[in-house]
Amino acid sequence: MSPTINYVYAASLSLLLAIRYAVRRRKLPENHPPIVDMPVHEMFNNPREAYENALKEHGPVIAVRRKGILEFIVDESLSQAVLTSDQSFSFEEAMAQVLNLRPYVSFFWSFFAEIDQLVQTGINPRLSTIFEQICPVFVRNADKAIEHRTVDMFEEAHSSIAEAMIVLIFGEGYSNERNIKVVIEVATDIAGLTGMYQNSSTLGRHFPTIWAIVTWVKVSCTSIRAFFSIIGPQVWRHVRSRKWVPGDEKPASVLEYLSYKHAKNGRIGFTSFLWIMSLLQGLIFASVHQTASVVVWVIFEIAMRPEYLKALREEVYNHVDPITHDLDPSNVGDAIQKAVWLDSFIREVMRTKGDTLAICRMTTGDINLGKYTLPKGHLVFPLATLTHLNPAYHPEPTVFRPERWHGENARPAVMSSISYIPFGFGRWACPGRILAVSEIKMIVWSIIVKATPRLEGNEYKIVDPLNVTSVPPEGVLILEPFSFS
Ligand code: HEM
Repeated sequence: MSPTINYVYAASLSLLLAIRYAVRRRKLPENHPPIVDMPVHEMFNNPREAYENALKEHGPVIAVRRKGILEFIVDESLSQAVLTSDQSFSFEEAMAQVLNLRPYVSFFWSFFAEIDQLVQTGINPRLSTIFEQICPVFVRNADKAIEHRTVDMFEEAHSSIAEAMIVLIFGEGYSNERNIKVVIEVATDIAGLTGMYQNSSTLGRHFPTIWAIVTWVKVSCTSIRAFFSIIGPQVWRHVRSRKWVPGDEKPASVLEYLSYKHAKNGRIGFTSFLWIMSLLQGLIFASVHQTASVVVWVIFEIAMRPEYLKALREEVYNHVDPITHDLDPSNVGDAIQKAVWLDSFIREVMRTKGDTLAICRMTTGDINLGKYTLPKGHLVFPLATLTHLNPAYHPEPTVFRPERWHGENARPAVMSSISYIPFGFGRWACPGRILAVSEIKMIVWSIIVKATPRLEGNEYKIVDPLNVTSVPPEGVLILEPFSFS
């Protein structure tokens, strides 16, 4: 590394340490919520019971120290206030902390809002074209997976989604093995920065600040560097190859959308190029890892519940080529919209998979909540199981029943509410959820039209009970050939 880069790292990391130290040392307000001393093994191995019992005893808001940091947990009666009062509880500040991105985000505060807008205006209006573009990626990859019979579903979903995102973000010309590898590494490494694999590391559990520094330096020197040095020159040539005058023609990819948006006098300069590359990296992080993990959940649950296969296959029957038996990309958007069974199956998987501390906000000042005052600069998490497994919202909440989302109570998988928060809630609810659920549908269909998923021993293992969505379950998945004829 050059001395300048070393200097930037040292300065950023010192700032990060100073901020963490200052946050930890600040005195708590007098009427702070009760601080619960939770045994570490309960918090990591049995988080649902541990947090629910603590809230039952001391609720509705408690403070718990996790990995050395004091966090606040609220029950379902206060979730809405936390997730929707943006003045008091900041999404951006929380993300900056969770991603250990504070030094960077302090300089580029519009980062999260710009990615949000990018998805809302650069992706969502083009979804039906995008589905037809990326559907063949899923069909091709499913065919390869079915040939192997025994599949690492996470690896399979991760590389399919990475390839689909390359087509969507950069364009089909970028889809090659080298770029896919870089995108997979970026998605995995940035996901790692959120601490999702921290629970399995001794350093991460006991020395979180050192862990964050080591992880950031490692990721910056590997996948982030590869992203800039391998994909960077291709993007640079692309954005410099022509003028970007809004209104000239429609953007064919997210990169082109951003080029039109950031061009000055029709040209992209070096600073705009760096900004575009950073936004695209953020988009890759947001779009690949989580979706791949949920795909594993959905396929595993289908394998565990073969009684649903008939209805799931019937929905796609008319969209399968009668000769090749491939899922047909033309009009796949229409099929996606009408697939009530698969949609409710996905919704039920996302409701029941057992997340605990999935979404959070950060206090922007000393904030009054209920009868307590929460100190400035702390993370506040609604306990998701009290929402998703709450009998007041979902009768017989632990029973897996996709049919509960049919008929009068019909709710699409993407519809957030205060009783369903896998995609978050409020102003910052996931803007990519329609794309995510549609990708999951295309991947599931590409598999089940040609194979029946089965889990060896009819079982899977949850790897990290505290990070159920982000760290996918493990199991040996077998794809047994199936034919409609
Ligand atoms: C099944 C897959 C996915 C899940 C479970 C998921 C879940 C979430 C959650 C929980 C949040 C935070 C919301 C909050 O705190 O209220 C979020 C934010 C976000 N998600 Fe997703 N997401 C998924 C896929 C995607 C995809 C495919 C994209 C991009 C196309 C995407 C883009 C984003 C962005 C940009 C944010 C930041 C919030 C914002 O800018 O508004 N997500 N997601």
